[in-house]
Amino acid sequence: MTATLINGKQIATQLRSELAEQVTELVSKGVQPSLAVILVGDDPASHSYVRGKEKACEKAGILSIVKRHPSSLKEDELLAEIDTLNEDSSVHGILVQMPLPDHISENAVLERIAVDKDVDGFHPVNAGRLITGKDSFKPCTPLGIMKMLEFSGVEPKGKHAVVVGRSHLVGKPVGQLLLNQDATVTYCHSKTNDLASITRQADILIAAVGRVNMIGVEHVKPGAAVIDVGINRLDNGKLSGDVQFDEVQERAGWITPVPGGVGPMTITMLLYNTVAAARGKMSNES
Ligand SMILES: Nc1nc(=O)c2c([nH]1)NC[C@@H]1CN(c3ccc(C(=O)N[C@@H](CCC(=O)O)C(=O)O)cc3)C=[N+]21
Repeated sequence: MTATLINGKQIATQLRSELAEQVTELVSKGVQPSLAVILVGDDPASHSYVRGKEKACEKAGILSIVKRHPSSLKEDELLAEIDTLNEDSSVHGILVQMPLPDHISENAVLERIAVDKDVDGFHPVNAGRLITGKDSFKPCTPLGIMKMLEFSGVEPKGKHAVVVGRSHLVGKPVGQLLLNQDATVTYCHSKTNDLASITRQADILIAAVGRVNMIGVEHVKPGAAVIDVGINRLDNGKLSGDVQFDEVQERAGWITPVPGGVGPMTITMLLYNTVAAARGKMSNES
């Protein structure tokens, strides 16, 4: 068996053109959707991701304002900038690119962003609202994964979803979104005993570890949907996921590539959340 490829780039292109239409409509009503991105330091990967976000905004007609700062920026200066953006009614979404330099507390920064401008969905109030089933901004990578499953016709209801990785930004929230859609969810992590015996039970397997080739064919049930969230930069400059793609695609039912899978969907859901914020909402449905 060879898996069906879930082409994130293609799904992203389709969703982005729908979002561009919504932006045009908002602009005609006098609302110019806008996203402020704050980038601290000179990590090349972060600069490259932020350029990707900038370009995607531009293409969709969303105004993006990028504030770049040296890594010497002080925490209180960053917090003051967030305060200014919080108060600026022309700014609908605020994103502070992670990771931040060690002298700045990521939690303090995330908690400072206005809950209704938190298009990353990282604010603890949005995380709490997600868990308690209230309207909230949902983190972009988890939301992008759910859209990929939806586009591929993989219904979570009643399925066993296994999430490998328990980060606040991806693993935990994607498990919550799957649970909200009636999947049975198991979380695995670095301390899990006999990982393969658990992942082999997964109808939907989410690999969000950040380790190259972590998930091999021995971890996969025949016919499973395998979603690779890993973005690992190899020494040769190429990007690699957490999944051994060539081997696993022979056994899986569906599989996402890296690059061209979850990454483009993450950026698309950032645009989605920004458009929702511009409409004064936390999601774009209805
Ligand atoms: N506040 C915050 N929000 C984030 O959403 C956030 C962040 N910080 N810090 C870093 C991670 C990483 N991330 C990616 C988004 C898109 C691609 C992406 O589009 N990747 C392309 C390839 C890009 C390339 O080749 O470099 C792909 O997978 O096809 C990758 C990584 C968002 N992040």
